[in-house]
Amino acid sequence: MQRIESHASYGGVQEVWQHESRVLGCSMRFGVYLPPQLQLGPCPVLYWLSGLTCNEQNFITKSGIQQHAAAHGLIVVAPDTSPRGEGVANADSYDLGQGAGFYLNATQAPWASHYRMHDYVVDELPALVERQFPATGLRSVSGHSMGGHGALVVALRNPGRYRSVSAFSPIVAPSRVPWGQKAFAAYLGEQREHWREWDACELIATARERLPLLVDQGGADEFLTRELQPELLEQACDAQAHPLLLRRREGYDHSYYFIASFLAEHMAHHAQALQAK
Ligand SMILES: N[C@@H](CCC(=O)N[C@@H](CSC=O)C(=O)NCC(=O)O)C(=O)O
Repeated sequence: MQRIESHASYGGVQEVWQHESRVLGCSMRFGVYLPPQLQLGPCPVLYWLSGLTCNEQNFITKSGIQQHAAAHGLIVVAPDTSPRGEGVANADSYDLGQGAGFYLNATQAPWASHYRMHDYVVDELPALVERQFPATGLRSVSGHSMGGHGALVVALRNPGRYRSVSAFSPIVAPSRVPWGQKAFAAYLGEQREHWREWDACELIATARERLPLLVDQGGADEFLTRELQPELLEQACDAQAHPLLLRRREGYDHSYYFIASFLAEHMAHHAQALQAK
């Protein structure tokens, strides 16, 4: 494990680390913000899952996360979005392969040998973070778009593992939209019954923990009607009385300008759940 960046920020430090992932079978990078409160003792961790085309840099350089993490005393970990490297399968499009891991465990060739992002973000990365940094073992998760869907799915699939979950402009029903259908057919195969266990709207029906979902969605999002369709999440939650706070933000698009505008509210939500302050 090697630290490759370190920048003082808001009294803490923004770092980037590289390590060999046993689960993914390749070298991986993640960003970690270490807040000033670590001088007083261990802090809880928020995991951030980024969207299509992102790596560990997008969130830490574009969102302004550091000021909020420092205000609440949260460690924030932002991994890459897929396995990477010359020996890792890839595709010619931005929405499949490297940069588009969808936070699931692939079962189909040529993806299955490296694409195990669910197990990476749920198990391997937290174990590594909690060994390497003074973390309390309390975790929350958030993300954007493909990563917003990833946050919803890892929380729904792993009851008790996260104190809170939130998402910006998430894909909510991948089985029913083009981004998800393309990725799931490749990673999981054409048999749609195997898709259900990786689809947030499907998982709401069988959830064993009714962890409240906080979702913000821009009204001027260029992907709103084709890929995101938040009304499908509303319907799934209504049907099960699953708690959902979905806020539509008129005029906002899909970009990090939107995320930066409402990140303070998500961080306050997670900090309260983590009893960080
Ligand atoms: N065609 C676009 C699509 C890429 C894009 O918009 N990526 C978003 C996430 S979309 C869903 O997961 C993103 O976060 N981009 C990175 C950023 O820093 O804004 C393209 O190829 O550009």
